[in-house]
Formats: sequence, C-alpha cells, structure tokens
Amino acid sequence: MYARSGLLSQRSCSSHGRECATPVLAAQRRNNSTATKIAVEFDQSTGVAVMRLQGPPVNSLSLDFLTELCINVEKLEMDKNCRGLILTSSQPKVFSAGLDIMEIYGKSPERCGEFWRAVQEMWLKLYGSSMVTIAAINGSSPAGGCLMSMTCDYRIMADNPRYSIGLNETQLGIVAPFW
Ligand SMILES: CC/C=C\CC(=O)SCCNC(=O)CCNC(=O)[C@H](O)C(C)(C)COP(=O)(O)OP(=O)(O)OC[C@H]1O[C@@H](n2cnc3c(N)ncnc32)[C@H](O)[C@@H]1OP(=O)(O)O
Repeated sequence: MYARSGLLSQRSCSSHGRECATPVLAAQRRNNSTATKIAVEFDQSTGVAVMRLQGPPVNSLSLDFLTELCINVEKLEMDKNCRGLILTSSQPKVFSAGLDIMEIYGKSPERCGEFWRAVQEMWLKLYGSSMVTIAAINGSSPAGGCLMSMTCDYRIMADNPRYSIGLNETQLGIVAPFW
C-alpha cells in the first residue's frame, strides 16, 4: 500500500502461532497471508521513499510479494516528486531469502511461467527506474535477494559476518529460464 506520507501499512503475522502439520503446509499458509508485505514511507521534503520489505519470516519473493513490490515501485515512479528509493527490510537478520521456493515446488508450468514473469518484472522495474535506487541490505540476501539488490543503483550492506549475500541458486538446481 502506498500513499504520499506516513508509514502506510502495518503488518501482522498471520501464520505464526498457528499449529502447522508440515513445513510445506506452514509455508503455504504463510504464502496465502493477505497481510501487506511492503510498507512505503515517502518523505515529501527530501523526495526520498523508503520501502520496507515485511514478509515474515524471511521476505521470500512470492508471486504476491513481487506483485505488491512492483505496484509500489510503479506508483512511486509516477510520482514526479519522488526522486529516490531506499529498499530495506523490516525482518530481523534477513534482507530477502530470494525466490519463494514454494512458488516453484510442484506447480504447473503455467503457474511457474507466471511466477518467473513476475520475477523478471521486478528486476526490470528496479533496474529501469528513473529514481535513484539504493538497497540498504540489513541482513542476509541470497539468490533472488542478491538479484534484487543488484538491480538497484547502489548497495550498502550491514557489516556483520553472519550476513551472507550471493548467487547460490545453482546449488539448489535452480536455473533462471530464458526471459
Ligand atoms: C535468477 C534466479 C534467482 C534466484 C533464485 C532463488 O532465489 S532460489 C532461492 C534461494 N534462496 C535460498 O537459498 C535461501 C535459503 N534460506 C536461507 O539461507 C535462510 O533461510 C536465511 C535467508 C539466511 C535466513 O536464515 P534464518 O536462520 O534466519 O531462517 P530459517 O532458515 O530458519 O528460515 C525461516 C523460515 O523461512 C523459510 N525459508 C527460507 N528461505 C526460503 C525461501 N527462499 N523460500 C521459501 N521459504 C524459505 C524456511 O524454510 C523456514 O521455514 P519454517 O517453516 O519456519 O521452517
């Protein structure tokens, strides 16, 4: 959700605290959460917006997450007063865990296609943005998280040896499809 000023959305974790039978079920329930995953704070006086990723537990990039992110970038892009965008995380210790594995696990080719298009749209939107984009990487940022930060103009990462970043997806047997 995006508006011109103020912290626009507060999230609540819908899945934590519930009994979940299996990790897959837990992840699916998390993924179906309708809570807002992106919060945008726009400071009119500086022309800089801060976009906080708040998809618990690790800001994995689901279709919903990517769609919401793209809509918010698009809205800021259309606001001529917005010149800069800082992308950061509200989750402790993690910037983004990369693509949500559950989006490509056991899904139909059509659904996978839709998902990969959303991935592509995300990085094209950030890479092609006319705003100055900065990733403030305040936690680990593997694979798709690294990709997302690489498409920003600048990256600043918290100096903590526990935080890792890099393109590890081939170790999982994931190869990006042809665009
Ligand atoms: C062009 C192609 C580009 C990209 C391809 C990809 O992005 S593939 C995805 C690659 N991602 C990874 O390999 C990340 C794996 N995750 C981690 O390394 C750690 O989870 C992380 C991010 C360092 C956080 O560690 P932490 O100890 O804080 O959390 P934990 O590992 O216990 O994870 C908490 C729950 O989140 C689930 N989870 C983690 N990553 C993902 C993911 N990518 N997709 C979906 N779910 C993810 C994890 O299973 C835990 O779930 P739970 O039900 O609580 O057990």
